Amino acid sequence: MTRSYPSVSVFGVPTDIGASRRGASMGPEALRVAGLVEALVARGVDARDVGDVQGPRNPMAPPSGGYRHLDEVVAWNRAVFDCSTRELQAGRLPIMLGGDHCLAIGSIAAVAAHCRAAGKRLRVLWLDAHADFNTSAITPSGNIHGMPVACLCGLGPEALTGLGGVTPAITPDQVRQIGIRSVDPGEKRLVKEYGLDIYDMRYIDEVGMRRAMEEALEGVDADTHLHVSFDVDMLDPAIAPGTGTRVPGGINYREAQLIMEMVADTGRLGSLDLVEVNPTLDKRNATAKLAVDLVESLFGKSTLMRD
Ligand SMILES: NC(=[NH2+])NCCC[C@H](N)C(=O)O
Ligand SMILES: [Mn+2]
Ligand SMILES: [Mn+2]
Repeated sequence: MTRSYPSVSVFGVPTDIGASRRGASMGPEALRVAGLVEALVARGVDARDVGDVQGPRNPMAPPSGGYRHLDEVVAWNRAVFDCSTRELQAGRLPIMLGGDHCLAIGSIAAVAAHCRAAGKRLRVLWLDAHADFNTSAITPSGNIHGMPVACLCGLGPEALTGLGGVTPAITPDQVRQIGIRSVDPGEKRLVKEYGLDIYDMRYIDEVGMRRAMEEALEGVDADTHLHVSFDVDMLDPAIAPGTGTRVPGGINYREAQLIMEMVADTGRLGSLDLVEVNPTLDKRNATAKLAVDLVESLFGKSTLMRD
């Protein structure tokens, strides 16, 4: 079987506004330098780089009212929402190059609105070391990149939860989280209360990635839009050092490839976030290069022997 993919629009979001550590703002350029667009084109994908969206500079301020840089996070997410919406409406598959993970509020709100209008089911695969389900009341850091899933599920400031016009943008049953190994104490209570479907490292160790992914993809059908939100800190820091909130004991190279291959096999990938690449912490752009390698697999590279 030869797969065909929709046209792809890659856009950059050069900010680290949702984090306390600087540098993810350089992620889009690192991913471009690693050859992301060229790799897609070489695979026969009609991919174009539509450039960067714009937003306010990072004021590097301390948290206030439980949030760091809330106004700036809202401004950047509005820009992401608009760009994602425009590309989805043009029938293209948006790939957002972060930037930190707070930007997934805008991209996923856009995808959710698009799915509602098109009568499509939405499934979000959240690939991450973290659950990103904090709120201002329980966050240990005030960093909004630790809050996007909660915001999307309706927990958070109105300017973020209502970004796409409908609150909540998504419900927890639409989300599957993979690679999780760092959840804060208050956050742990909240993910249980909201019933998030989490495939944590312990579970992956016990049942293996194949079964975990089969379960995470269960129910994905012809009417499903699959959104992958890929925080590179899901990967083990030994192979992906270039990220700001590293957690040991992560996903290895083969497991990561299998995730991408199994997503590719569904044929339902509709949008992608590639976030938290921080070149200031990387070794010779290794993390961006690995991310590009994995995106190639998302677009069918490693399934050659089965075509
Ligand atoms: N997208 C990320 N890298 N998130 C890291 C979040 C870390 C921590 N749980 C916090 O809320 O501060
Ligand atoms: Mn993370
Ligand atoms: Mn994250």
